Amino acid sequence: MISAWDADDVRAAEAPLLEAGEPLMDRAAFALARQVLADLRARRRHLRGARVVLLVGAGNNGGDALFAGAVLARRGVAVTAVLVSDRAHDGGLTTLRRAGGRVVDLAGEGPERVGAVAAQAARADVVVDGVLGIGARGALRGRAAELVDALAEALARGDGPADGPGRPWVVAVDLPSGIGADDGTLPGPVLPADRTVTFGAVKPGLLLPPAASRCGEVTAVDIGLALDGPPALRRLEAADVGRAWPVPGPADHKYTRGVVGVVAGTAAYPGAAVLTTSGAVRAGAGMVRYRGPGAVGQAVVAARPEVVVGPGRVQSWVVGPGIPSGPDQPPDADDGQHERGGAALAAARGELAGVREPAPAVVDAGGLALLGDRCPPWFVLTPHAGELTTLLRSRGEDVRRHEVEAAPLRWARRAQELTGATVLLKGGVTVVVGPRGAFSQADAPGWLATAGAGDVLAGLLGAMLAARSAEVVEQPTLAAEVAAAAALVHGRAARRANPGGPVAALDVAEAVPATVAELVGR
Ligand SMILES: NC(=O)C1=CN([C@@H]2O[C@H](COP(=O)(O)OP(=O)(O)OC[C@H]3O[C@@H](n4cnc5c(N)ncnc54)[C@H](OP(=O)(O)O)[C@@H]3O)[C@@H](O)[C@H]2O)[C@@H](O)CC1
Ligand SMILES: Nc1ncnc2c1ncn2[C@@H]1O[C@H](COP(=O)(O)OP(=O)(O)O)[C@@H](O)[C@H]1O
Ligand SMILES: [K+]
Repeated sequence: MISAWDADDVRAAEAPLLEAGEPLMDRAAFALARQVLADLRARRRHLRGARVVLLVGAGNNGGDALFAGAVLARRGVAVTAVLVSDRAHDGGLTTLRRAGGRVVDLAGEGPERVGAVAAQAARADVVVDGVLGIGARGALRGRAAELVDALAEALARGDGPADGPGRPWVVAVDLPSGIGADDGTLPGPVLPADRTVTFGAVKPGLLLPPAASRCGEVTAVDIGLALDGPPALRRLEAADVGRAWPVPGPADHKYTRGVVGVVAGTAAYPGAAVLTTSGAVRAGAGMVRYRGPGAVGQAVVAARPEVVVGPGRVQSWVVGPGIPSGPDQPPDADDGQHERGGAALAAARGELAGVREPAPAVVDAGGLALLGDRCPPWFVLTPHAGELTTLLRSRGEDVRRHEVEAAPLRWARRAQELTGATVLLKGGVTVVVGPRGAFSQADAPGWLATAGAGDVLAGLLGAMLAARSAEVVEQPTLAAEVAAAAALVHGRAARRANPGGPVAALDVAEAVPATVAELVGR
């Protein structure tokens, strides 16, 4: 499990250590220098003659870069520090100069000089981005913004070292300067990093879209901080999911393993019912019951003869895949789908009206239009950004899809507050928010962005919730963890289905059993 803490928590953990005189910056800078040396060695035969450019801001982030630069200079690396602010860390600057580093001050310089320095930096072996860390407020300003813009442009043009692999390796200090440390937003220009060396604790912004794709490989360095209290964000790893997976024992039977009730699919979208039930069957549900139109039920049984069509007790529900969101929503086209959506919703509503016992539920697609004012945390809503926007707007938030995409954690959190449910926001990185705590999962290849993949996820998650139904209802925080685990299994199944190439949604469902077997270690 990777745990991430907000900037304020990191500062609070640093404070007593700094007061006690612990050399936190030395530790951070030394670890940074070691990482840059390792990266240089991986890229060229000799350190001597290697060129490293440090982009240095006014604060301690720049200080880290300067002290690390001094270590590199002492090892024979040609180090140039570019000061992008009218201030720089005094001790760091003196130490770098003493070690033989060069300093270029951009204060008071015009755009031409900034452009020339960017062109030079683009020919370095490594660029170290120490402009801003957790002290950043909003978008990069002034000279820092100009330099990062010019450098990003030069890198895109490919002005790299003639004898190197094309362009410099970019190492971000603590975080790529200018990203939102706590929320992963991109308020302005950011130099995309190949690696981020982060100190004391991973910051949520490194794991969250859209910033996560600008961070490269994240290397966390322990500088001795004791972060107690719950992390702001977590990311499950394979071992976490393997450990928690409910492996059936000798006393289990199909009912103890969990029955999933699926309310999905319409005459217009029968495939969604097949995909959802396939996801649930392939994830090892004890039984899958299908509840929906007769013709769709026939298609389901033809594809998955294990599925039982008809009423009965269930341990979790999956509601909504393949059910259009109904007459409350403006139809995309006047093709009658609008009407059918209304009828399907009414049928689904009728189906669920008979449910008396509290059971976890996955609420997807058209099912989102069925929600009451408040939901229990064991309801997991699984919208993509467009559906989340519709949900938020229906609850009074004046928000657009591009705003949801620019700040997914914020808006998933808002939807959690407004509904009380657990919210799983689908995307390249999946963000899950429960009543206490959030997860971000980046397990899926881009190939998974294909029609029906969400239906498979809904079924898979339904089976995982059914297996731990009573626990999920008792512990308000558990649904989020199970949802994050489902996103991990889903993403890994997509990779397994066809490593490095396209996948169809049904292929993903078919790859779930082997994925789970690998996770539980058998
Ligand atoms: N404490 C420690 O010992 C340790 C700290 N560590 C390191 O310190 C980092 C945090 O350092 P920090 O607090 O000094 O903040 P930092 O990120 O360098 O930036 C603040 C400066 O930037 C400026 N500025 C702000 N926003 C701006 C913008 N949008 N565009 C342009 N400028 C902007 C702001 O100026 P102001 O707005 O105040 O005028 C201020 O001068 C942390 O990430 C880690 O790397 C590690 O070494 C471990 C030990
Ligand atoms: N760029 C991407 N990279 C990886 N996975 C993605 C990406 N975009 C979407 N996904 C995943 O693909 C699935 C698509 O689901 P969804 O949008 O509901 O499709 P559908 O409704 O057609 O089933 C989700 O699990 C989502 O997280
Ligand atoms: K930085």
